[in-house]
Amino acid sequence: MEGDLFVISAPSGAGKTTLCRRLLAEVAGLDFSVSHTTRPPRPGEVDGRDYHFVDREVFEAMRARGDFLEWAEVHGNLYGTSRQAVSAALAAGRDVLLDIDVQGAREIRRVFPGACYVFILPPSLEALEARLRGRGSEDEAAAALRLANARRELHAASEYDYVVVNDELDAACEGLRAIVTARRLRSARVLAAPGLRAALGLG
Ligand SMILES: Nc1nc2c(ncn2[C@@H]2O[C@H](COP(=O)(O)OP(=O)(O)O)[C@@H](O)[C@H]2O)c(=O)[nH]1
Ligand SMILES: Nc1ncnc2c1ncn2[C@@H]1O[C@H](COP(=O)(O)OP(=O)(O)O)[C@@H](O)[C@H]1O
Repeated sequence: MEGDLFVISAPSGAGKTTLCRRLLAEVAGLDFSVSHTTRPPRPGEVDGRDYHFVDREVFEAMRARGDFLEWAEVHGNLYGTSRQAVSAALAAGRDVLLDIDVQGAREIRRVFPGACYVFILPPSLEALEARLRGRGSEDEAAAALRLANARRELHAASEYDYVVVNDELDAACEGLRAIVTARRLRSARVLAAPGLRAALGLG
């Protein structure tokens, strides 16, 4: 059976990277889709784990070849999701987690309207700003751009199936895990398991 697709979006600083890492560590059978980006790596980020860091020429050649399931320019950098990596994981029955922006999520919705769409909200704009600045990964201009974009991105929250408010981290993680569990227990998915159907005489 094909795997399921989980799409997570949030404004910069809301905590989606932190939450996605926790989710991936705690939930089996879930693969992270490692995007390509032209953004330079932050300290501690690992090429091939957090992103595939590429220059603009490489990104544009990949885009021209149709290598991306979706791509977008976000905060002045290019980001794209590998078509091949996602389809190989889904075909192998793995669930796949995409951490992508609201433009990318809209693109994915055209191809996968039945995927699971989750938006992460900060508890307040003040908390968002404090987290973004506290992370210290952007200079002042880049942080200001991300905060300005956040106000626009927050309006997209209502397009998503689920909204998780990342106030207290453990509670937000629990919410995300519950979403994954509920998706995995959908009748169409459980009843598609041939072994179970046969054992229960449903087949
Ligand atoms: N459309 C799209 N957006 C992506 C992709 N990968 C990451 N993003 C988004 O790009 C934005 C910036 O990500 P990043 O530079 O890591 O900064 P952060 O949001 O502050 O952690 C976030 O909204 C990510 O969700 C991708 O492959 N496609
Ligand atoms: N629930 C939380 N409470 C307090 N700080 C948090 C919480 N979640 C994340 N953070 C911190 O906020 C900053 C931004 O989180 P990050 O995961 O990098 O966000 P994003 O990927 O959405 O930009 C990081 O320094 C992170 O440690």
